[in-house]
Amino acid sequence: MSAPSSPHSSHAAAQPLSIRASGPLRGEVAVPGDKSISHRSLMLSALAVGTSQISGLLEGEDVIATAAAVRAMGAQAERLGPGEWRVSGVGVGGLLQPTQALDMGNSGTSTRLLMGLVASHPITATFVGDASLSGRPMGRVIAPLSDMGADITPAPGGRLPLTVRGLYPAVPIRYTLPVASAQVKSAILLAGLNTPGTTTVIEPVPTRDHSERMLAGFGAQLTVEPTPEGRVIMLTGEAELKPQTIVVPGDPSSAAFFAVAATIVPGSDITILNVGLNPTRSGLFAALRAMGADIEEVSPRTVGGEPVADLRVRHARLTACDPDPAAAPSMIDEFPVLFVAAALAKGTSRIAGIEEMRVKESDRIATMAAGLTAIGVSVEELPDGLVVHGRDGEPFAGGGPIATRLDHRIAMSFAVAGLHASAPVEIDDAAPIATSFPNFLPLLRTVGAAC
Ligand SMILES: O=C(O)C1=C[C@@H](OP(=O)(O)O)[C@@H](O)[C@H](O)C1
Ligand SMILES: C=C(OP(=O)(O)O)C(=O)O
Repeated sequence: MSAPSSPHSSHAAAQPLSIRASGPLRGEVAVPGDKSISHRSLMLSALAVGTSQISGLLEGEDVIATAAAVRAMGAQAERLGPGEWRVSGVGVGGLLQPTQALDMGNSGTSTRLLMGLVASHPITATFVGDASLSGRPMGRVIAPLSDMGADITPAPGGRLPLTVRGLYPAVPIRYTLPVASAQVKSAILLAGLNTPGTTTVIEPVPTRDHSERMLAGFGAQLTVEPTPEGRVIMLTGEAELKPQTIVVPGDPSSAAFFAVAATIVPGSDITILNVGLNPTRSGLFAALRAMGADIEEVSPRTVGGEPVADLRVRHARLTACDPDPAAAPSMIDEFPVLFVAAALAKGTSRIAGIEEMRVKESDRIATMAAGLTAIGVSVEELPDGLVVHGRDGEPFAGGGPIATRLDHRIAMSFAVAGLHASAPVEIDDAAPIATSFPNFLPLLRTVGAAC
């Protein structure tokens, strides 16, 4: 198995984008399937004995990287139609050694969760990724997976490319998460599936719980208990997973861009259909409401074991925010677009306790600070956050090109900013949007945006 000597970029050519104000946004949009649930649907189906059906799968580049990886390790993953997939699993313990390096593209979730799967199988796999992913820290999963017995050889600094040599049987561990991360939690639990005994993860601060819900749904023996130390999650291996029929709800992290867009553009009134509202994910909507946003939940229901509703969002004047750092995991991917909302609010927002932003697809504090400054916003960077001086509804100045640094959420955040700007907002590269939300720009046009 050979790993490319230098990280590649999955986006050969940059796609510059210009966005300008276009008047009120109106109409209905259905955002694509949840990225976290889509990754887990493919991975758990790949480990089940039998054939699972998935509908509403997000077909962004990140999830497609996961599909390719589970195929490379022996599962059959077949696309039947838009969002409709059939996956035949190999059974827990049945993953095959891939014959080539697994290309994770831009996706941290694919990398860290799949490292967990490989760690407890008697196989070796090399993980490679694009320039962004190759700069992200993997030590946070290397440490617990090494404790379980996997032999992991990363590039200097605990980064990609790296090789995981799994151990079977691995050693069950009891691990308290040093950083609030659903990816680390999930990597350990997935490694625990093929590990005899009880693997325990303790999370002092709750993070998204899709892995726990879905593992239980697939028939794994899993318990979750709130304790003074935090949530204690215990998984007993070796597990046997039963194939499932999965309906993936719409992604609240994608809906967030439309919610902020409709909130900041005067006269807007849109409905975002089928939005997943798992409380471990819906922090952005709560934060926007606390700022004065008009977000109405219509037809609350349950889809695939997750709370879902349509969100009707109308324009509103906003006041500054000061979100509780304990709520950060429930809106961890939404801070870039929250900064855009804060930049149009009345008053100064101090958003702190989010040092994790510095190790996402880009350093999201620095990248947003530079971009907001370029379009006329006054900001101050903190080691762990950003102070944003709100413009009280005054449109952004426009400008750019904004450097998006291979980060989809930066590109989409500035596209949203461009909808309420007195001159066009120029973005250097919109190509990374395809990692999580391939039809973002066409959907934005359907509600009236000029892009
Ligand atoms: O588990 C997941 O699906 C994810 C967890 C979060 O990452 P961290 O675990 O690094 O916080 C989030 O930022 C990412 O987009 C998806
Ligand atoms: C951080 C993100 O994803 P990942 O870690 O999977 O690359 C994201 O989608 O914002």
